Amino acid sequence: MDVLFGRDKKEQPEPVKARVTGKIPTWLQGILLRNGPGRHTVGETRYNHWFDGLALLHSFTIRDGEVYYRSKYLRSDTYNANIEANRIVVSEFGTMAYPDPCKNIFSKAFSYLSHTIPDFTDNCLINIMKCGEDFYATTETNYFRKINPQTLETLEKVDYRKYVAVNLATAHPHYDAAGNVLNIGTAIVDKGKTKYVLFKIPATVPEDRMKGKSPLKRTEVLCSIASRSLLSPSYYHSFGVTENYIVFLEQPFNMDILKMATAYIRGTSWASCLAFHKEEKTYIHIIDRRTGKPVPTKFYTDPMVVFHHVNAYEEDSCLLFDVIAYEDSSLYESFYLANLNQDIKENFKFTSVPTLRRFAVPLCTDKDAELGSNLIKLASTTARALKENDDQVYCQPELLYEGLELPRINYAYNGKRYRYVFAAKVEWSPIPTKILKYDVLTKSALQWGEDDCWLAEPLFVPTPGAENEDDGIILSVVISSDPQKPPFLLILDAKSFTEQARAYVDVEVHLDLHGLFIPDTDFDSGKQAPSQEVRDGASNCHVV
Ligand SMILES: CC1=C(/C=C/C(C)=C/C=C/C(C)=C/C=O)C(C)(C)CCC1
Ligand SMILES: [Fe+2]
Repeated sequence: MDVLFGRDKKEQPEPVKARVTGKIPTWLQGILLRNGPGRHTVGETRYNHWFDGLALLHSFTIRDGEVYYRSKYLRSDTYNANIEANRIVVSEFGTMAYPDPCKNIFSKAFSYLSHTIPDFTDNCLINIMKCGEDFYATTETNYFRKINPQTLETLEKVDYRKYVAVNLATAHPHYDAAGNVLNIGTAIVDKGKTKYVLFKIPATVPEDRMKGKSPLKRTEVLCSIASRSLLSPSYYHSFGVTENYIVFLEQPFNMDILKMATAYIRGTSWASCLAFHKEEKTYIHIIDRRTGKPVPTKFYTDPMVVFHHVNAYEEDSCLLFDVIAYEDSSLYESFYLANLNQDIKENFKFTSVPTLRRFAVPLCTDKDAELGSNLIKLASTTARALKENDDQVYCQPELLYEGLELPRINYAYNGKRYRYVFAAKVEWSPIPTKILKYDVLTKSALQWGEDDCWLAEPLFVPTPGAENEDDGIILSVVISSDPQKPPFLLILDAKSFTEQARAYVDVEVHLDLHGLFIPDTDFDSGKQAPSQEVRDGASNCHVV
């Protein structure tokens, strides 16, 4: 398991040429840019949790059937401070750090107090966000970092709080057809209230672009939802959108703000301030994007923990949404390095298997419907919404598939009726050994896997001018625990889920989390084409 979690990964800032087998489609030109934790020790100190690791960006640049790989640590303030001190000095999700061990009692007390309202980390290890013309590495705190998608260089540190009052925001924003970013964040005890704030960052406005003004300056709040509790707002990792609505799950997996405020003094991590309350409900908030107002009916379901929304859409006055749900918060427990570094096949057991669940909520509730009646009359799902007293509706999902995570779709179908979920298949381990294509219509699945191989989130790239939802290819990064087999970029035909090509690289590649594909056409014509720049600097030692 050392190849997956134990070893700190070496960065490879100079592009290396990959050895390609099979045939890469000629239309596939661009950069697969991904993010994830690459290093878990600094000097003698070690992080406790896999999600704490220092962000390592990596990219596969694909041009004319050739592939070039590079990777670079995000030079966050966190990274720089740790390296300078030669130990971990900034707290992460599962590790609380104490920067000044030698200070006297007075400065120690001051340090404790100043951490009551902590300055969170800018170690943006989770995802990549496109915002206007720019690309950013993201995490779930108030910080994100601009990056150069071609060289993987780290640029400005951005604080969401300068543009919108949130202390935390998801690393999974949505994009509308115009390229505007939609995201949701939590404002903690802001003017006496804790709320979830839905906001929009517009795609570049032409006049702003001429003046070099950032679209972030035009960030606008679309809607705020009051948290059910002032001091323990819900933790969430993503949300759903349809053409007219936003879906936000206020799940009983809460952050205890008072515990967070005293965590530093008590010597515990942020992670220990999160708790799942299995006796509480999950509230389903539906916000009308046209009015910015929540739908007044109170929808709820059983307690569950959702990290990833898959998709959502409207059908016959109902809103359907698909999520990967757990019965508890054990996913976060399983990523403690102490659990992962043992023989995980021997020691690891999911206490709750991630399942694909479809929920349906009625958008117009019939006032005269009988109590206990099912308000969903759709033939397409067995999900139910049962009318209860006091304007409450209890939603029961349809179980679609068991054992999957890291879902992706053809994003052109985001918010629309869709058919295919591409995901990692997780059976016994939190790290996938297969990827799959699940058809929500026929409820059948295709899968791809190979012995000793560990696969990353499968990403769908559409064929130019695609007619069908699955006209395109799947990209996934594969790492092997067999030392004889180098890591590779896997390219599958998305329709048949069969291999088209792979691109082996003779350097270390880390297990990552999320990312995106930037087609060459997305780069400004004025900017240098990525592959040309890559070719100029490429080391040829890996040419076949
Ligand atoms: C540092 C920090 C946080 C970081 C959370 C992270 C880094 C979560 C990663 C989640 C992933 C990768 C989920 C995958 O499904 C919190 C708790 C938001 C708030 C306190 C400060
Ligand atoms: Fe995620």
